[in-house]
Amino acid sequence: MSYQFPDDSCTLHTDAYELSMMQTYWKKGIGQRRAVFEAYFRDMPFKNGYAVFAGLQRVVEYIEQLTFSKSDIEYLRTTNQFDDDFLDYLKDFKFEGSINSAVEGELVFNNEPIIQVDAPLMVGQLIETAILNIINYQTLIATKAARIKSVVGTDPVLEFGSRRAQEMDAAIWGTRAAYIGGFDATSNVRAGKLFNIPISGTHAHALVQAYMNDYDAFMAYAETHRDCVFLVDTFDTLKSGVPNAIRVAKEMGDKINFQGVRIDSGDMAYISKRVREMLDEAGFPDAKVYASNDLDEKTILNLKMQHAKIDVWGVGTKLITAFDQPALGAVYKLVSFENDDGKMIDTIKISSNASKVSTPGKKQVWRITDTGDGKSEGDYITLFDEDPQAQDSIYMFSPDYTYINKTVDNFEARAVLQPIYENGKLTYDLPSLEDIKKGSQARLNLLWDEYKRDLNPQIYPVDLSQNCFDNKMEIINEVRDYVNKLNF
Ligand SMILES: Nc1ncnc2c1ncn2[C@@H]1O[C@H](COP(=O)(O)OP(=O)(O)OP(=O)(O)O)[C@@H](O)[C@H]1O
Ligand SMILES: O=P(O)(O)OC[C@H]1O[C@H](OP(=O)(O)OP(=O)(O)O)[C@H](O)[C@@H]1O
Ligand SMILES: O=C(O)c1cccnc1
Repeated sequence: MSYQFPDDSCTLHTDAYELSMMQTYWKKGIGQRRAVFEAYFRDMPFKNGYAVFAGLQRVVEYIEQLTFSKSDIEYLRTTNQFDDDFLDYLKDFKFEGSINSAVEGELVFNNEPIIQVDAPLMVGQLIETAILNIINYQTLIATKAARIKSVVGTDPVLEFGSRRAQEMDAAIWGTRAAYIGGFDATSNVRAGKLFNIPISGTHAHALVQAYMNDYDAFMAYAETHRDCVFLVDTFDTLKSGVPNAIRVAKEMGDKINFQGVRIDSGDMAYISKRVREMLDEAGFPDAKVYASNDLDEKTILNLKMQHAKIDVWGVGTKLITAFDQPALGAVYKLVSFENDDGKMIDTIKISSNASKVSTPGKKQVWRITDTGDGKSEGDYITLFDEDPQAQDSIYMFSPDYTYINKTVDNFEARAVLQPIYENGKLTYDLPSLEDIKKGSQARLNLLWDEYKRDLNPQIYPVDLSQNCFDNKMEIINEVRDYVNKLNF
């Protein structure tokens, strides 16, 4: 409802506590100190072997508009939670600092930084909510889409989810994420316009209901369109829908481009086989069978196992809502902060659950590829100034199970976190969506199949360098000493 506030911005798209902390930092004089925050998720979404990163374009769009408008500040004043001097400061606020990030379409894994903000404390704090909001959703949908694409193989798969998405933004950005993850087209016309995603679609039951019979409906559609896919299940797929689709296709001949029929209910394995036979017998071997109805990777795989004769898959609800796992759960943690003397001190968040203990320090993620077979050996997390490329071999070990280790000799190390903003300036050229999609596919080709299967994949190694591991242990011990000395 930005019409209520013509100068509305997304800067207040943040949790109130971020602004409350900002005020504290500003008033206590630590707001301009350098702070490094990193975002990561703890568990692989859908128990998949990899996740497909998406959301960076929207993060950039958000950062580019990051100023407090007049109405933003006036609103904050009405809350009575902020002092006038702080609100005056916000009038001149702008993004300062640097952001390194995985690029869209990159494969990312749990417990490794996927976005890193190195900025004044106040700035890094303010943008937490929006960054997590964007990447949590888009990465989840891109990953779900990749799972679905992995079972459809080379068959076209269409995104049909807008009507069931969690509101309009989710439909638009979810569609884009699905395209990155491997979908071929969308039914959402605005997503087509905004992102140049191919649009595609058939027609709904309403058309047939309006005519109250399949023949008249298909004929009306055929007379007003060239490319025709008829929805054949409104009354009776095999007795009425398909025979009438064939009749119209024959009667209209070259006047239309009869592309096929869509089925949307019933036993899709059985029905698709009968539909295929009917189309073939009628002389339409190239007509395709489209299918939709609550599909996801499990149902599609099962239908393929049953040798269903389905050529094109329409997937909505279960993709766009990430039905079986509605949240990625990425978090954003302070990993390093400038002390009174201007020195960076690495910070930690301790938990009794070992997997929830954050890894201190500004880090880089390296994708280690074997130069022999060209396949990814795993990811290697180092402190930011380490350079594994300068080493002859690297010792990789699991931080949780240190007895799982290996030494890699012939390798290439590619930095996963790329510079996006440097000292407040956008330095990254946002690639085209087509390039993002192709890049994602190319990266998937470097992954062993064992990490790509959709059920119980092998766990991809995400290891810490010795320096990074030792730094973490040292800081855990320091915190333990500090807590033990407390006398409450
Ligand atoms: N052969 C099949 N094997 C496995 N799953 C199937 C098969 N055929 C259809 N399905 C799936 O089973 C579910 C059946 O849905 P549902 O019980 O709503 O039946 P329906 O035919 O869609 O009914 P309605 O007429 O109300 O739409 C859908 O998710 C569909 O994708
Ligand atoms: O099942 P999904 O994966 O979410 O795919 C989208 C669904 O949306 C449409 O149904 P809907 O009942 O909304 O409209 P209709 O009147 O055309 O059947 C379509 O026929 C699909 O069943
Ligand atoms: O074009 C279609 O067939 C379509 C579009 C949206 C939802 N369900 C189906």
